[in-house]
Amino acid sequence: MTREFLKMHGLGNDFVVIDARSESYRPSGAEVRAIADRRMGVGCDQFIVLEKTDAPGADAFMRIRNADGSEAAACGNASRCVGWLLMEESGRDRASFQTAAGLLHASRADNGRITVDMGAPRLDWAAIPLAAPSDTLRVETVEHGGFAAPVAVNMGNPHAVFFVDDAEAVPLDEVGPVFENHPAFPERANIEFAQVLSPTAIRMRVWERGAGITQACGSGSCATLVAAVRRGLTDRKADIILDGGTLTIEWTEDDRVLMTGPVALAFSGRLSAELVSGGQVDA
Ligand SMILES: N[C@@H](CCC[C@H](N)C(=O)O)C(=O)O
Repeated sequence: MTREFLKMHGLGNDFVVIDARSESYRPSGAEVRAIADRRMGVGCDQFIVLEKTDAPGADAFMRIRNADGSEAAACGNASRCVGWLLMEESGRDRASFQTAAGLLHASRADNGRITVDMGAPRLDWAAIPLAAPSDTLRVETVEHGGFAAPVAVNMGNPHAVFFVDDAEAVPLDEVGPVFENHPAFPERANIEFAQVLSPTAIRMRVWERGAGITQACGSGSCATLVAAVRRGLTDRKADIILDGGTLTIEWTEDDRVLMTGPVALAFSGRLSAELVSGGQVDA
């Protein structure tokens, strides 16, 4: 069996998107890894499946799988892509969809950009989750390679944000996997290195749980802005400057995190039967 897909991205954080709203489709971890593998498959950071849902007010359920096959509850960049797809389909300027982290609302913004209300950040140590009680403003038990005491934020998924003097100098491929798998994070974590440029601009580089270095991370940008505001480093609205471009993030006074940025539909195609069946047992 073959399958149609869309290749989309948000600031270079790229996705294979499958519309499975009319059927039941739960690919194995091996299948996801094969499709995400840039050497043998289409290649992507995350694999997104649109499923049907009975959730009130939702047009679809968005299931998120990382390139390593693991499931994630939040993906900001894919949320803008899915929001855009649903709006194009309905002809409306708003769309709502369910995720494992809750119901998300997307709307059209200026210059073709899309805004997604990513909900309220969770800041309690147990909600991150952390392995032991800790002040999430400075997780003192997390330290490696000269980097220490990140701010922990859950945006539907776990993030640890380190503030640094020079984001470009961070050896992301060395320290990223160490922090992702640090024992303080029982569900692993997405790792951000943020350099505050001004009260309204932050340069950020990311190591994503289950995907490694990506060009951009929407939920990571939200977590970074929340962390910066909690540390008193920026205003409540700022641009997050990523390798792939810029997102505008606002943490509203009523505790919503609004993410605004572009969406790109790169191409459509068909996954080969070999890739879809995987031919392997889920690991
Ligand atoms: N690229 C994403 C985040 C995808 C999920 C993440 N790697 C996790 O495991 O939580 C984004 O744009 O937010």
